[in-house]
Amino acid sequence: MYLGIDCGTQGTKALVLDTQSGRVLGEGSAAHQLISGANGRREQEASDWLQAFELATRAALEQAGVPGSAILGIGVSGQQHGLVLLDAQGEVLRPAKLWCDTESAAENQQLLDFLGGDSGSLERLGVAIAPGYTVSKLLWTRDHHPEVFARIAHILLPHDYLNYWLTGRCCAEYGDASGSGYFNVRTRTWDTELLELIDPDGALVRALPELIEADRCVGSIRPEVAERLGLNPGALVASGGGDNMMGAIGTGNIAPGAITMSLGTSGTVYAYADQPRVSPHPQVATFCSSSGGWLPLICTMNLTNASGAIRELLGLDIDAFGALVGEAPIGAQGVLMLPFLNGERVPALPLASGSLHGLTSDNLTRANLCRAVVEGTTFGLRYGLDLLRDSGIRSDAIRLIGGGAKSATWRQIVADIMGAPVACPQHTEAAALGAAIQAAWCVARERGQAVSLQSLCDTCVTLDEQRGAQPDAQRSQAYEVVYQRYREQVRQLQ
Ligand SMILES: Nc1ncnc2c1ncn2[C@@H]1O[C@H](COP(=O)(O)OP(=O)(O)O)[C@@H](O)[C@H]1O
Ligand SMILES: O=C(CO)[C@@H](O)[C@H](O)COP(=O)(O)O
Repeated sequence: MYLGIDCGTQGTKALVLDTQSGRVLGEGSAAHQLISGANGRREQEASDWLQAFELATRAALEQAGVPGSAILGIGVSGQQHGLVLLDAQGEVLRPAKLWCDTESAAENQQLLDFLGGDSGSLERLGVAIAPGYTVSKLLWTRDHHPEVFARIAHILLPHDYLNYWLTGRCCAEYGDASGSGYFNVRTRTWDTELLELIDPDGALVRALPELIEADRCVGSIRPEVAERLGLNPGALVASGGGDNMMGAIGTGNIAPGAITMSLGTSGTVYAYADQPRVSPHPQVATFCSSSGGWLPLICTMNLTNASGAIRELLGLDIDAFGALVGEAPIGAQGVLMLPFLNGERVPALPLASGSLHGLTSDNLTRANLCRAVVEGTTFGLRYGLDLLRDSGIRSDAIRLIGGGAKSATWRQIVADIMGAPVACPQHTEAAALGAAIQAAWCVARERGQAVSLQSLCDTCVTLDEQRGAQPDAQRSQAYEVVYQRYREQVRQLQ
């Protein structure tokens, strides 16, 4: 049995996977608190993740009805780009700034100017650094919290930190590291010179974790943590990875051919590539995968956070919200929402705010507002998919995951707006599943057993025929008109 953990933005999800049968035996989850402040601050206490890790793990074990002693390996998936700073004693120095924090947008621009803009950044790193990537958070810490900056001994990403807590070892793997903004995706090495620009004394470079391959284990679980979580003290901890990298594994997207789309707090679309073919579009991030290759990806910063905001505003539960989305017609009778509540990465509008267009006294209804937020967020994903298609991603087979994929109405809207068939894996918590699968792969490697990641995915990733959606030509055509209206509004903001 293997334990997969996904430390997402809104919460931690855990699952217990039996890799012999490919069945998920139990799942658990626990919510995180978000610290929001002026200027786009979005932070979380790392201790909150540990608490959620424990609650979600215990719930998953209980549902699975298996003892923690049966867990042979643990894989950890984490929200990308967050910055966790530790002092020399391994204590967390301040709350982690998250991927959706835009407080360091000015620092990102300073770094981008140094790199020679998007094209210079693409040439040097293979990605165009965006607000939210880790690197600008370091510059921000230097300029706003020099006392914290002076004590930095370890720079970790969220999943690296959880691996450190589990094992006592600081290390990183290529997938998550490639989203830091101080990593070269072509050579798969840290860009230490960029860090020396921020800190000429070299302390940041010394604080970098060692890089390990995706199929390696970080180490064994520490006895005190095994006891706290009720797990096998002999369990090994896998390299893990960023949540999108783990979502790729959990949807079997480990060879060219498929597209994964995630409807989480963020919206992401990505496809595996066996070469780092860097797209000329700066909004396409050619990250590394956590399976040995690359993962060209687009990310929108406003997805279920935006649908959740409208839902809460109207005082609706998830089912009532879904029913209202289904009640309104395509195009929400003219109501168009640009859902950029938190600035936006794709389309690249870091300073944008959200807006509603086309309101009249006839169409201002709860159903139209619900429909407009789902359509508006999905148009952002279509905008990103167009960029990926334009970068040479040819596949049309979409595997849909994340919280929003639980909604049948949203699945159909995705199929119609993308003009592509949508398949849902049995487990929409694909990042946690991918983490458990990767754990089985790493443990097998550690023991010298010849088990391929592909064979594990073949056994453990199954599609749910009942939850697929086919595009309908007429509906797709109707959406195309609304999508062009969305693009026009975006153009006006650029
Ligand atoms: N049936 C549904 N319809 C729409 N949204 C849903 C549904 N089920 C869950 N969600 C939304 O999914 C979100 C959580 O998605 P998840 O992928 O777990 O996010 P993250 O990994 O970023 O924490 C929540 O905001 C929740 O409101
Ligand atoms: O920033 C990105 C990808 O570049 C986000 O996708 C984060 O990785 C957060 O993921 P979720 O919490 O939405 O799953």
